[in-house]
Amino acid sequence: MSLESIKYERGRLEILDQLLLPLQTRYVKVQGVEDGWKVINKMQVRGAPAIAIVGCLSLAIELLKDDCLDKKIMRQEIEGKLNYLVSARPTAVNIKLAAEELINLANSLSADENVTADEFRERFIQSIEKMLIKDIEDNRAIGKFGSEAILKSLEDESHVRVLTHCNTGSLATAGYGTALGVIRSLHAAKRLEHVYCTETRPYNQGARLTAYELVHEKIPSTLIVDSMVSALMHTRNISAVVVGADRVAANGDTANKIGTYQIAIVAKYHNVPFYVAAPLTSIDMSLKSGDRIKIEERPDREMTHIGEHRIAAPGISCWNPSFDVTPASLITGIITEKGVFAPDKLHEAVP
Ligand SMILES: CSC[C@H]1O[C@H](OP(=O)(O)O)[C@H](O)[C@@H]1O
Repeated sequence: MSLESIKYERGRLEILDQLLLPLQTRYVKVQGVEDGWKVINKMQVRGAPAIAIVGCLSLAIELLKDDCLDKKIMRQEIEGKLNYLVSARPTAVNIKLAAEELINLANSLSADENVTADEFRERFIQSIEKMLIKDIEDNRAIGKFGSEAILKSLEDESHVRVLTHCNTGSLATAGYGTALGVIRSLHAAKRLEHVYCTETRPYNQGARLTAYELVHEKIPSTLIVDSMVSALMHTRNISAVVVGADRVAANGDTANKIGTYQIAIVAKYHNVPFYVAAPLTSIDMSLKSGDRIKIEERPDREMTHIGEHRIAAPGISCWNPSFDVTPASLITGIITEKGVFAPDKLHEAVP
């Protein structure tokens, strides 16, 4: 059983093929940006932070093999390859923000006459490698702030019952996770009574990935079908919901896995606090609200088949948006590595 979604050392990158989990553990070599684009687009690796990290590491792998000595050509090629990687999946913002930062770095290294081509390459690759460490640090901070916020809002409860959706753990990040990081922190503090995870049709990130992580760490948990959320809140006294994010707009509207929006509506009806856990790299302050977030639509086959087995009638048309947008009005707080913010206070979090 492996929870290491990304294996990296200088010159070597492998990703855990999440399409095969939980039954098979197989790592796929990523030898450049073409491979990086493919493993992201096919969802062999997925999760907003992991997409950004794997995409950028695939560029680092390619750059290491490049012996170009012309910094202007290097800069131009870097920009083109980063824009190509961003196109692999449109909704998560992390890779777009990482690409913008790296293009700015390439521009300044290229313009600095005191920097040689080799120094340019080395500093650029180091900058990408730091993403791995920073992501895990951010996730542990998210876990701390999120668990404190949930426990604080429920002072009369010694142990909490939490619902989560999709997969936001070590398989969606460089490690520890965002929403699942909050759940790990609650468990580590011995304050988690139980976590419920939705199966998250049609890719089944919950049944195949979150359940895999929870079982691996012996965290008390139960898998539910997506359509059970209302019945669960009606009968199981859920303390809080905590989910991840692919793109949070400046007003707090949040794009996340399809099904998140209806969970937020049910939580509102049952007065259950609804939290979004996301690093600042998931926040897009350039978008005023969520209605401008591009929602990726995935192939029909992800709905009509489970593996090779067809489960839907041949000929039926399908609509398969991979995400939906939860309005800020349904969100209690956004848990970041800088602390927990009300949706209308996000500007205080983003530098
Ligand atoms: C910390 S992962 C954030 C986010 O990414 C997942 O989407 P996908 O599995 O399609 O990449 C899901 O929306 C998670 O909440």
